Amino acid sequence: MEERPDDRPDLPPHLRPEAREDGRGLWPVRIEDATLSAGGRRLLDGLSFALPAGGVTALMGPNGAGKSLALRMLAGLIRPDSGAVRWGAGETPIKGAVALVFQRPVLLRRSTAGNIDHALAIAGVPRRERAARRAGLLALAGLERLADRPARALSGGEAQRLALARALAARPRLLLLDEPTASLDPAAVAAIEDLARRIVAGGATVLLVTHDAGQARRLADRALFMHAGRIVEDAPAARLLAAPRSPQAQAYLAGRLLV
Ligand SMILES: Nc1ncnc2c1ncn2[C@@H]1O[C@H](COP(=O)(O)OP(=O)(O)OP(=O)(O)O)[C@@H](O)[C@H]1O
Repeated sequence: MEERPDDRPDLPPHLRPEAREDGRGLWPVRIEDATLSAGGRRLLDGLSFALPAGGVTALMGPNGAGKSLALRMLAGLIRPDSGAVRWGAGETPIKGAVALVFQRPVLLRRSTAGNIDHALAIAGVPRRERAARRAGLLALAGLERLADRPARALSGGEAQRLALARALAARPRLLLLDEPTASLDPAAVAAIEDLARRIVAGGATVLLVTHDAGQARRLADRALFMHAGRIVEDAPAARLLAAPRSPQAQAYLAGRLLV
């Protein structure tokens, strides 16, 4: 049985998103009419959407639609060829305010706790605060008993919980999740979803890339459907999933191949 993260409904205050007052807010985070090409191919083609603070937005669409590229832009890792990415009034993300979790977590060759310590150090958490923060993150992710285990010996679900705990080290306000449960069994998926709910209840905003319509239905308030480098539908998640209006989302959700 997968160990479930502890089920207190809320995050302890020292793990909640940190409001960094640097004179410019973060919201809305948005991509405006972005294009991106590589190798003579147009990968993003007029991509625009905005994220206000709060809740879970699901970003769905077929393989190659450009979902991961959109997340990398929102994390500030890549820039569009034309168009813009903005974080509030800023043209770069505020340090620590945005975190990205990949489908396959890249863990350091250290213990579970060592991975969290490393993330806390990178996030600039003062040494005297690290032990309490580490303990809080291990408890949140249900990894206390695995604190000393080499991270590379964790199961897929445990590793992904560690990746989430690590992403929370800087107390981000926007968490970008790229297919975080794609290769996990149902118990591990449930544990990650519980964790995501608690993170959102603690005040963070989540953008979740998923191919799993059930997961989008369970977690998201809003859904964006992406195809060929742009958004073709943006609607309340329950509506988009039950009665998609764009032909692309209709085909995808009906299980037809979209090329
Ligand atoms: N660095 C790159 N150079 C060239 N092409 C790239 C690069 N990165 C991504 N692509 C291409 O851009 C397109 C969009 O990729 P992206 O990973 O964003 O898709 P996705 O919607 O996340 O798909 P999936 O559901 O398969 O993860 C794909 O066709 C991909 O091959």
